[in-house]
Amino acid sequence: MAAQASIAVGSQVWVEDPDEAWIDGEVLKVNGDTITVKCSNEKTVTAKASHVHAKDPEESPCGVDDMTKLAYLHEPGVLQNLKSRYDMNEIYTYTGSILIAVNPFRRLPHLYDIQMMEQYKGADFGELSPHPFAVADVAYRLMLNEGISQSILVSGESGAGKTESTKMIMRYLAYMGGKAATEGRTVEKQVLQSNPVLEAFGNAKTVRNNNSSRFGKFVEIQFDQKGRISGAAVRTYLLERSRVCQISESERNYHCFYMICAGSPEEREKYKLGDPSTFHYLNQSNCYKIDGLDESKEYLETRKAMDIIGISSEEQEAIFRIVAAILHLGNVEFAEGDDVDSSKPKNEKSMFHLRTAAELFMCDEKALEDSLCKRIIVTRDENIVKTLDAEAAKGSRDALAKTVYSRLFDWLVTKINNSIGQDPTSKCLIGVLDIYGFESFKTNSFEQFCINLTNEKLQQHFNQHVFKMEQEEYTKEEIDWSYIEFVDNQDILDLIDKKPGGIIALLDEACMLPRSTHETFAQKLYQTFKNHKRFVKPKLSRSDFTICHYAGDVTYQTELFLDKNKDYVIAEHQALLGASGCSFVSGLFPLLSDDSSKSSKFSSIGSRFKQQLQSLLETLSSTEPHYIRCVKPNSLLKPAIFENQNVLQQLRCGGVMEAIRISCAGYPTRRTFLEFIDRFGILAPDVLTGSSDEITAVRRLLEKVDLQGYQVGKTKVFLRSGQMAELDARRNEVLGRSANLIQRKVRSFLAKKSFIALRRSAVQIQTVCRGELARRVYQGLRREAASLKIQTRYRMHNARKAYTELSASALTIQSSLRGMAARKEIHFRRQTRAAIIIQTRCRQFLARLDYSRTRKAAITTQCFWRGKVARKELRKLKLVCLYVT
Ligand SMILES: Nc1ncnc2c1ncn2[C@@H]1O[C@H](COP(=O)(O)OP(=O)(O)OP(=O)(O)O)[C@@H](O)[C@H]1O
Repeated sequence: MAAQASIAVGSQVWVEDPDEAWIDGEVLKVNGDTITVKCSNEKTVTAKASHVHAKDPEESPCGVDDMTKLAYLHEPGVLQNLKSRYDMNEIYTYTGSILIAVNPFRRLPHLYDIQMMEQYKGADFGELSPHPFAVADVAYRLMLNEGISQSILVSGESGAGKTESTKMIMRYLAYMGGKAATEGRTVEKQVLQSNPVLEAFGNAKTVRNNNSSRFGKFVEIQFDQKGRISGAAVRTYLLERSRVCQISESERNYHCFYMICAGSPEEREKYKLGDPSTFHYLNQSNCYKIDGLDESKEYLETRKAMDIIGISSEEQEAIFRIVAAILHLGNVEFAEGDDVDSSKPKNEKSMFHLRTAAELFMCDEKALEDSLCKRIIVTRDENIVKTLDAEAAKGSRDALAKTVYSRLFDWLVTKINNSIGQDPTSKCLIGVLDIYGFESFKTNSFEQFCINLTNEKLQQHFNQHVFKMEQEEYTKEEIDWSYIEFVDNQDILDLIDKKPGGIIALLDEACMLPRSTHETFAQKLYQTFKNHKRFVKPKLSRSDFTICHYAGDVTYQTELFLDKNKDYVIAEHQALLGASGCSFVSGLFPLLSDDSSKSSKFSSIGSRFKQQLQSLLETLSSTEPHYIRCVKPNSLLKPAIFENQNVLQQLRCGGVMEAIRISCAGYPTRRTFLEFIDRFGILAPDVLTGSSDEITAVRRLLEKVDLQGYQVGKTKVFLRSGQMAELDARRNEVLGRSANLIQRKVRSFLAKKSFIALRRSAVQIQTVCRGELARRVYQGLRREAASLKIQTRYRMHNARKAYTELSASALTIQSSLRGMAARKEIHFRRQTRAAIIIQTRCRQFLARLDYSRTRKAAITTQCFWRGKVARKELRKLKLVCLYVT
């Protein structure tokens, strides 16, 4: 598969990774058989060359819609392609004619509407995007045009989307083959409505899927010559009976039990039902509700679907009465009886449920109790009654519940088939198989053993088909294919179902021997298959065994193998319900003739299942198969999460990798001549010139590049695994060299061109810049001037305003000053006048004072002078007197 020849330092590769399965990276070193890779997660890994695959340098980020178009067809390529497409909500991809469907876990209604069906109607396969409608359409056309019956095999693990795909295919076929519906109940409607009925009774919530089908289903749709649906038949396989009595945490019992508990109050009253949590068969897990599921609505839908199918209201009444009776039966508990090793209903509550169960089954209450607590051993002389202890009575109760439920389920299937009806004149049919995928859990029991046997059988059928298709392609192209190795899993099938001597045959033998236990059975297996290369005895176990299946090793625990393989109805149960007053119930347990009842005392589920499978494969072999492989992208059941390891495991189990391996063993890469020349003509362009036709050109080209082991067909070149990568490596070299040259030339041309352009631009820019600058300066100045003008105006305005204000203030001041001055003047004048008056008065006073002083002085002076004069006169007179004297 690998393309190691082309892996060189620097090339892009895929390398194994413990978390991501495969991770891409660049080769750092090649050292003989080991390659060192720098991964995209920054880790450096050294791996063996066989664990490294070349990565397509031209890989499209959107992926390709058909894996066979991948240039490098290997595991990482396939995985990456699916992932890229899933990321873009492209959930369907082809691998040749196989459709791979990755569960989107989100509703994509636009993908499945009527317009979509119209588009796919008659479209060539591969012309439109991959789709289940395309597969259904090609099957329908082949059936119509070639007259060959077709089958569509849908497989995948639980929750991968098988049932959804099957329903889409059935819808498409009903659309194509539907009659103009004048009446309410057409065949195609009945075919479609069988789904909700079977889902109500055969589906349950598991940890892996909220609506898990607990049975396999093959629906045969018959068509008349005009391609109209004329009949249909449903075959079911291996209903999981144990679920009726036993459920694990987070899981639920079959949907119908919860539906009836959500029925109308009258119905609940009639069947004495309450909350699901009050019933032992439902309350072993805490899970009662499923998000987004309305039980009462589902119940009405189921009833409606039953009407369409043609189940009468009396039959419907009886069906749900039985469902309710099983719930009551489960609530009957047992205590030790009065005798040794005997039992009886534990208390009044158990008696109530026993009574109600008997009423609903319409059988005798005491007879029901006896059938649970006693056994009748028939001897030649007499019938001996043997009591059962409480534990055995509980087992008997559960056995009865399981038997009734599985008979009811079988009745529904038969009724559906009878109502829809078979068309004996139909020449062609399309079968749709919705079957459980390969299972490998921690604990694997008889169910996993049968499921894995189915998958081995289908895998062989698939391998043969893929191999046949390969052969057909090679034959058509007239190339030699004889050396393609084909790995057959016949040895595993022989180990399991060979008669005599296979595991199932040994199991049947063990079931018939009275003293057998699972341990003696396991010992027998160890002894018989000690040299079988597909059988392994695990080292530390005394009763487990491992089978090396095509999809991986599975270790089975044999503890319950014997019990689960025994398929018989306890005679007491048969007698009890066969005598029911309700014809529906007694009809589920028809009386068997003495002979057949003896021979049917033990019938092996394993052998019956093997026969069913055989008949299924015979049917499939007479049809042209089409495959849909459903893939569950993550275990969280959430959209947009793609877990590489998980998906890869499913691709391996689903045989996709095997199909690719078969393809790789031959010539996995095919290219039409034109495509080949288009891609690789560059390696020898000279040989192409002058070649008259494509085939000669291709031959000359291949000779020139000196490739060994290829084949040239009529229209295509067939390359061995890795040769495409080898040619690509050479092509990359040539392209690299050419690219260098072109780059050089282009760069210098571009540099010159860009220089001139730059110069021209610079000048232009300068001119523009200058003009622009000038404009800007001018504009700046204008703006400045304008701003100055505005400023001036503003200032003037302000000045004027200030002036006005100032002058107003000045005037005010002036007037107030003047007033004040006037007032002051008046005051002054008044004061002056007062002063003058004062002065005048003062002067008058002073004058008076002066006058008086002066008068005084004058008087004084006068007095003095008058005295002096007088004295002088006196002296003169005295002198005169003396003279005289
Ligand atoms: N094409 C789809 N589009 C949207 N949802 C899908 C599609 N296919 C599957 N699913 C979702 O996945 C769930 C599981 O799908 P489905 O019941 O078909 O699985 P399955 O393979 O039949 O499982 P099981 O084997 O347990 O019955 C569906 O209930 C639905 O929610």
